[in-house]
Amino acid sequence: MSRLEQTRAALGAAGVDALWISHPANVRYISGFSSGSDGKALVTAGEAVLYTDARYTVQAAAESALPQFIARPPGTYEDAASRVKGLRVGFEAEHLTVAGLEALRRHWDAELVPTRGVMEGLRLIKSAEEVALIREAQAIADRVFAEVRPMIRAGVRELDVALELEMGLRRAGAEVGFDVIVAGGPRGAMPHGVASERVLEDGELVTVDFGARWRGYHSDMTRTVAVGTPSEEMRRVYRAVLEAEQAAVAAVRPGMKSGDLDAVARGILEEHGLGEAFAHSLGHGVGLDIHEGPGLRMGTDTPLEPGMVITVEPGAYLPGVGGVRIEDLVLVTDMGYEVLSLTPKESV
Ligand SMILES: CSCC[C@H](N)C(=O)N[C@@H](C)C(=O)N[C@@H](C)C(=O)O
Repeated sequence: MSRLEQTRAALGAAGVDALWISHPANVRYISGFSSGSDGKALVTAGEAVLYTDARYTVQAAAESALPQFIARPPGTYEDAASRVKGLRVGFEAEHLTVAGLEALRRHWDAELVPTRGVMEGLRLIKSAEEVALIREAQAIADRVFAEVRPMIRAGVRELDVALELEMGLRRAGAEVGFDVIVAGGPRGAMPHGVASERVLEDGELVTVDFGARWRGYHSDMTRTVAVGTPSEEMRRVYRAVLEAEQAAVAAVRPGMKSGDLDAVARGILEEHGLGEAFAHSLGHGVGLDIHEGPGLRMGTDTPLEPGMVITVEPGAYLPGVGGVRIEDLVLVTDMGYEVLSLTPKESV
């Protein structure tokens, strides 16, 4: 089935006749238009239209699989009004702003119905083409990390490490997937410690979490590396997180429940007395968004399926002391899994 056919089937399941798509990744998924943040899409039983404005006339014609209507609001809403008259129209409750909803209410003679996760559900399982793009994004990130690794040493600012990673990604033709995290020493206790002006010191661990965006698709990987010889306490934490990460990766298989995978890593960290220090979920899906389904968190029961691309990223964060996170990007396969992030994990 094409993406459009799948979307129409999902509309039926969601109990709506049409869907107003406003989340940029979803606009891109359904249309192929790469400036999804300046576009919207409407899918009804008989029509599907990409709405964007005249800055994108040429680009949208080149990229979009859907016919385009070029306008700015209110022209956008007025055109769509004729297509949705009398229909039950779903909108993306998790993405549409209040102002956006008010505008739809003003312009449309239609029943507006909040929906959740309609397009995200379709995006859970990646096609072979999507996997190839994610694989390429990760291959770029692996190459860039190998180039930059030698400069992660005492006397260098976190910001300069991040800058080199960003330049490497850009030089390779990729975009920077998200703000690069470089968190050394006590800053490692912040899971999202984006690179600062702090200078790396001898004897500390440094957490580096970054990703490429390649033709819209993300990679995501974290490595924690040592500068000199860290304390025995932090080496123990590193080994515990590595054990949890490797066990969770090895447990990936179709049919495994997302929450059960989280429990594999969490159980090991608890045995090491680090359960409280693991301050986030085990991982998440990766694709057009850096964080997408399935969420691998306690209590969730989404079964893993072949074609899902997930992260496995346990961490332990000790305020005032430091932290460790180790993250791989993993494809769920028919037989089990394939690790897409090939950067070696160092012994500490
Ligand atoms: C702002 S993008 C950060 C990407 C990073 N690799 C990452 O996913 N970090 C995790 C600790 C994270 O944010 N996990 C989320 C899904 C959570 O546990 O809520």
